[in-house]
Amino acid sequence: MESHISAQSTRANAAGDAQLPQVGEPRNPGMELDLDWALGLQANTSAIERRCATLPGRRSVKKEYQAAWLLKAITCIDLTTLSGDDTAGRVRRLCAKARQPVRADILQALGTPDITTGAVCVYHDMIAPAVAALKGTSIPVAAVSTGFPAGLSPFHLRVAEIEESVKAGAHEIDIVISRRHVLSGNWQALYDEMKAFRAACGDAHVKAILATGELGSLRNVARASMICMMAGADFIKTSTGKESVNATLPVSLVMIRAIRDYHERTGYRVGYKPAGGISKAKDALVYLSLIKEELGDRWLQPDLFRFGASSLLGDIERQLEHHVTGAYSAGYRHAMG
Ligand SMILES: O=C[C@H](O)COP(=O)(O)O
Repeated sequence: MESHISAQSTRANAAGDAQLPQVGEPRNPGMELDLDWALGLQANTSAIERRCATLPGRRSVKKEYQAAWLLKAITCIDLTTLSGDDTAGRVRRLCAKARQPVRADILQALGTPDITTGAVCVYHDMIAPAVAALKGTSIPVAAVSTGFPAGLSPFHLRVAEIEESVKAGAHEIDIVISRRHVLSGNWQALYDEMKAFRAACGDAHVKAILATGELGSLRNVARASMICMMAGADFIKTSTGKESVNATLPVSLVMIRAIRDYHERTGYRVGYKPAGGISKAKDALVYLSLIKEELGDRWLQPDLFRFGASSLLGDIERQLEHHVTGAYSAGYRHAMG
């Protein structure tokens, strides 16, 4: 079994100075491909949809409880910019936001002056400015990789891209899987690919983006989740944000339950990252309550849960400002980059 590498030691090694809180969670080492287990997974779509339909309608937490949950959500955001027109300047502004996600006086009033986002997530060419802008903090830099978002470039180039991004200082690598392996039932190829990506990451943690909106069925989502975990994924992530359907609650329930099964059978906790289209504070609260109910409080820490989001922070900031001052500010005052 692989030695227990904490999130802190991994990121500190890669960054030189990133120091995350010690959590002591052993890293998922993966296991042999167990096709009987993966192919035995089913997804009862109507039961899943019924369960999910009850979630947003419930009475939400209010007042200081809501503020506390929203602060928790901030610590779990991979604050993201993934645009063709990204510049070092935009990334520096985003990193400033990651370091101080909410106005200082609001954070003071809430008693959390030092809160930061969970990470900053960028394309490869933006790693260097992000690492420089986050120097001296414990905020990791995540890089999307392997021909993101389609993942259709030559395999050796996808592996090389990971290695380049780790060399450039990325602490976390968000890879995209080959959807065609899932759609054609080539599970061995999916496992081998994921295993190679994990090996290329070295000490950097790897998030496996399934692009669930392109996998055809919830059963495929369950199987792909399990196979990526068997191949050593540290996190499984729903989407690139570029598919026509990105994070949804039904897909989340399926992936979360695969994570639960994997933990029950292997003892390893794999993280979860819903991504794409999550832009409202109230939606973030629904996701957090789903995680709490299905996986428990341990998974509500940033080493096991992240939101992949480019605009969620702005809405959370507005809600927190309202909580403290009683007034809503205009959305344009919460630009991200
Ligand atoms: O991984 C993160 C996603 O690309 C962000 O998607 P979003 O811009 O819809 O929040």
